[in-house]
Amino acid sequence: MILFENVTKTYPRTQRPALDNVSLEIPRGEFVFVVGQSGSGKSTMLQLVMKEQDATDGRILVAGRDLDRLAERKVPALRREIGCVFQDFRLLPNKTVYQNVAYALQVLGASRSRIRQTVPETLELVGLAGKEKRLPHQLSGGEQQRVAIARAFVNRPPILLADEPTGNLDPGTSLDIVHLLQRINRTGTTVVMATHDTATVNAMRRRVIELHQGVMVRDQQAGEYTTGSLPRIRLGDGAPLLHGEGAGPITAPHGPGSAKQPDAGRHDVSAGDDPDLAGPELDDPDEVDELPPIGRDADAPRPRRGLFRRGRRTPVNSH
Ligand SMILES: Nc1ncnc2c1ncn2[C@@H]1O[C@H](COP(=O)(O)OP(=O)(O)OP(=O)(O)O)[C@@H](O)[C@H]1O
Repeated sequence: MILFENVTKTYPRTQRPALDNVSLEIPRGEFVFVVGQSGSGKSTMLQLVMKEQDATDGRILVAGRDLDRLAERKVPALRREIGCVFQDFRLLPNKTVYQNVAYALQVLGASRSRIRQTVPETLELVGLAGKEKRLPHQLSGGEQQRVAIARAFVNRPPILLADEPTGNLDPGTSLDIVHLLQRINRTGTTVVMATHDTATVNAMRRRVIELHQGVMVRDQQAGEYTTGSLPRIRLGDGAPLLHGEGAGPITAPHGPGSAKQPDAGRHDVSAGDDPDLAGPELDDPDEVDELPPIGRDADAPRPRRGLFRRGRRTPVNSH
C-alpha cells in the first residue's frame, strides 16, 4: 500500500536531507506511528505520501501508484484515496459540524442523497451524533478533532494520515482520539500517525517507525516510544543510532511485496435515513473556495506552506 525504496528528500538550499535513504513498507490496513524529535522528517514523510513533496531520490509507491511517474493531472485522484488530519483541526469556523463534514463530500461531487446518508453515519462513528448543528467554537478541542477525523474519513479513504493529531490535546483526550483512529483502522483503513506523544504510543503498542535526523533508526512491531531514557546502540561507523535496546524485536523494512496491489480497503458503514441526524442543507455551493486544505480536497488551491506545514500551536480546551 505504501512503499518507500531508498527514499531521500533534500529541500532546496539545505545541507542535510530531511529524509535520508528511507526504505519501508506499510501494508494495507496497518496502523503505524512515525515518531522522532522535531525536525526528524516525520511531516516530510507524510508530505511525500501525499505527493505534496517529491522525493529527490528513490521510489515511492502509494495505493499502487508510482509517485515519480504520476502525471500531475492524476494527483487529485491519489489524494482522494488519502484522508488527512492535522494538529490544528483546520475546520471551517463559520460552518456547523455537519456542514464541515458534508463539505468534504460536496467538493468531490457526491450526490445529496449520499451526503445525507454518509455524513450522519460518520458523525455517529466518531461519537458526535447529536452535535451536528454546533459550530467549531462550541466544541472542545477533542470534539473538534473528531470533526476533522470525520471529515477526513467521510469518503472512506483507504489511507488516513494524521500529523500530530493530539498535539493540542490533553493526555486523556489524546488517548480517546487515538482510540478513534484505531477504530477507523479496524474498518480496513491504513492509519499512519506522526507524533511526539510518548504516552499514546506506549499505550497502543502498535508498529513504530522512528526517524532521527531523517534516517529511519527503528521499525518495530508493537513498539514503545521513550525519548532520551533508553540506551542507544551504535551500529557502526556512520550508521544511525538505534533506540531501545531490549525494547522488543527490531524488524527490517518489509519487502516490496504487496505495494502494487490496488487498494480495496474501503468500508461502508450502513445507516438509515434518520431525519434527526440529517443536518441542514448546504446553502452556498461557492463555499468550496473556503475549504481548508484536507487530503482529499485535491482540487482546492494548495496552500503555499503545504498541507502538512504547521499552523498555530495554541493549546485549546480539550475537555
Ligand atoms: N519546505 C521546507 N524547506 C526547507 N526545509 C524544510 C522544509 N520543510 C521541512 N524542512 C526541514 O526538513 C527537516 C525535517 O522537517 P519535518 O517538518 O519533516 O520534521 P518533523 O519531524 O515533522 O518535525 P516537527 O515534529 O517539528 O514537525 C527539518 O530540518 C526542516 O527544517
